[in-house]
Amino acid sequence: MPVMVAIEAEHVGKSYRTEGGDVGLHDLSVQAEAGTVLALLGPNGAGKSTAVRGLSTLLSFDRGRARVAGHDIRTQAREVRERIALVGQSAAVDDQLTATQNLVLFGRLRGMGRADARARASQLLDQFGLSEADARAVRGFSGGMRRRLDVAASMLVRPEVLFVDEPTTGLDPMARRDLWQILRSMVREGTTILLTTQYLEEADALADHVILLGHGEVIAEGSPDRLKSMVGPPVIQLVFETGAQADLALSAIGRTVKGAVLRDLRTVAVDANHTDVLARCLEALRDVSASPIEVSMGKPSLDDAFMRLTGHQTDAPEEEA
Ligand SMILES: Nc1ncnc2c1ncn2[C@@H]1O[C@H](COP(=O)(O)OP(=O)(O)OP(=O)(O)O)[C@@H](O)[C@H]1O
Repeated sequence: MPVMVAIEAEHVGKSYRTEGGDVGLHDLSVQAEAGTVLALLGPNGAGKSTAVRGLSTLLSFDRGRARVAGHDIRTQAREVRERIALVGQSAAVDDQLTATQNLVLFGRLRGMGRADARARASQLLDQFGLSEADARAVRGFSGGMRRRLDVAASMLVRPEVLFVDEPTTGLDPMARRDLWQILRSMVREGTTILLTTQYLEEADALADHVILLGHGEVIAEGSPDRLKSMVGPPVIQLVFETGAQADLALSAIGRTVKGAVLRDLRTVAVDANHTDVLARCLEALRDVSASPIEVSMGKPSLDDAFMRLTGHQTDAPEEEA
């Protein structure tokens, strides 16, 4: 069976003139197969929302071409809109209405009959863990519940492509994980998702393909693992009880493995660029009286990749444990 491409864009862009030069989205090309998750990852102002707004036909790109759900975003915007949904950064649901009333309203706006809309609303509230709050006004909802309802509202008529702009900004870790589960289940049902995020962990957890954006340009792209591998191999860390032992260990390991360094006074770090590096380190330590009190292997994080490739700190907050 041929692979269906759900989103394809060639060199799209939109520029805003400012005194400091052009800003916006300069040049983006993407291709997302149906039923996959594409993440646009980048700090504030990288151009993520501009990309989403353009691909979802909310704004016109200045240049380039794109097809979404099989239709041209410029010449077939109506067909595109019928097949997509967009969850923006601010909630689209009405605070004064109950969860059910909101969903029924969204269904009616999408052309559903009242009975169908009510049935689908109840199914979605159940699926999104909101059944018990169905008759409550949204103004009393927590941020996580509101976000789930917002995503549910985009699903009244199941979209082929869902655009989600920063789905979990401001949510606590538990609410974030709940939303990830929901997005994953939507992908399992065949929806293609394009999400934007500033959270490296989020791209890692959800995306098949990640595009790293900075200042409107693509800085790097690939699978989360590929981006992480661009940073270099994993690092083995050996922690010793004393600095003297670490010095001893460093010279012993240095005789057999290249590139061993002291990471801090008591820690020797070695690149795990071959499968036998750890074994060789431990072998070298047998000959000297230095045994590590702790051995760990650290995989480079997407955070490391981002820093290395963009020279930027991300704006993502520290993850609570
Ligand atoms: N309507 C506009 N007029 C002028 N400049 C704009 C407009 N929309 C976006 N920009 C600028 O274009 C750049 C990219 O903005 P965009 O909102 O796409 O970034 P972003 O990556 O989504 O950031 P954030 O995470 O803050 O939403 C920013 O410098 C922004 O100030």
